[in-house]
Amino acid sequence: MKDEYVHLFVRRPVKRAPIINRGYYARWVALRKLLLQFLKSERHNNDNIQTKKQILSLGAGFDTTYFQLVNEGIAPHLYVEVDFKEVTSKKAALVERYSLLRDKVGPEASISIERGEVLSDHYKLLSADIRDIQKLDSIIGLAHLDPSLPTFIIAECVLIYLDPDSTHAIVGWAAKKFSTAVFFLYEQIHPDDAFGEQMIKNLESRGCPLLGIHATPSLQSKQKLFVDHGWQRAVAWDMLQIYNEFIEIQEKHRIERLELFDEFEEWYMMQEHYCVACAINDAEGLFRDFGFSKDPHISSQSQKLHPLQIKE
Ligand SMILES: C[S@@+](CC[C@H](N)C(=O)[O-])C[C@H]1O[C@@H](n2cnc3c(N)ncnc32)[C@H](O)[C@@H]1O
Repeated sequence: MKDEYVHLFVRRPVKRAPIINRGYYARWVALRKLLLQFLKSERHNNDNIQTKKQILSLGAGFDTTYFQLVNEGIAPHLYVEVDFKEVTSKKAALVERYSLLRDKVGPEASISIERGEVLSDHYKLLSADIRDIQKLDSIIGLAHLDPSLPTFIIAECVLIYLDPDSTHAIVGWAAKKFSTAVFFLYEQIHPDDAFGEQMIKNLESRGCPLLGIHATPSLQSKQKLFVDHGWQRAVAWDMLQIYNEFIEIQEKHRIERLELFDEFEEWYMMQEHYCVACAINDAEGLFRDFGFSKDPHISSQSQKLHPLQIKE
């Protein structure tokens, strides 16, 4: 995938195995597809005024999506990133240092490495421990987020590292705050088979225990997490399904030729241990058809698969 910014965040590039790169690619496509759908969704009014949109990225790390969207001319009205200060300070320093990034946040941006902040009209980088709900709430004011605007919340490989009570609180807080919103979650599942146990051990040995994985070990439990904490509907897919059914065949042919591998058993297992969950609050009927559409070349059946679950 194209990312003209990620090299600025990497000190020593490491060449990963093809199987890992293909996994990253699938993850990138999954987020991209849903994000673009969100950015394109419009309120059904006749005034021809484009609906303002917001993105809130929790535990954003060194993610470069904001810079990519600006580059493509499709950035939302407001993009807010939150992480620990140790991370946001480093990100703020990189934004200050590299004009490629600084140009994208705009000339009016105020950057504080000490506070780990970048504040500009359309981009805010703020430090917070997202387990602190009061602090998370104050971010709304600090970042000038408007809870009435359509909001896409990203939590990519973040909530699974938190204790389940914190995850419940964050998911419930977001459901209550944002009435027209999509919550995008990407993280691990299936801790209880041999692959899952090894995955947990590997991350634990690197000091990153998956504190939340036993509370939501399956696709069903990820969906339940959201509907139990205030979201109108939710759906989860594993990454094997996303790769097999929702990525266009032509595109798969392209990337499969870039790096070859033959560890298919491992590929299937790896992809089955990661998932995307997507929760929706749709006060305005903006997201009626939201979700992945099936590649028509794969099956001629209905375009929309897996209608989002409606809470009873
Ligand atoms: C595995 S990284 C993922 C980064 C990014 N979302 C991505 O997908 O590239 C997890 C990130 O979550 C952040 N994080 C973890 N717990 C957090 C917390 N309690 N409050 C704020 N950020 C947190 C970490 O600092 C780290 O940047």
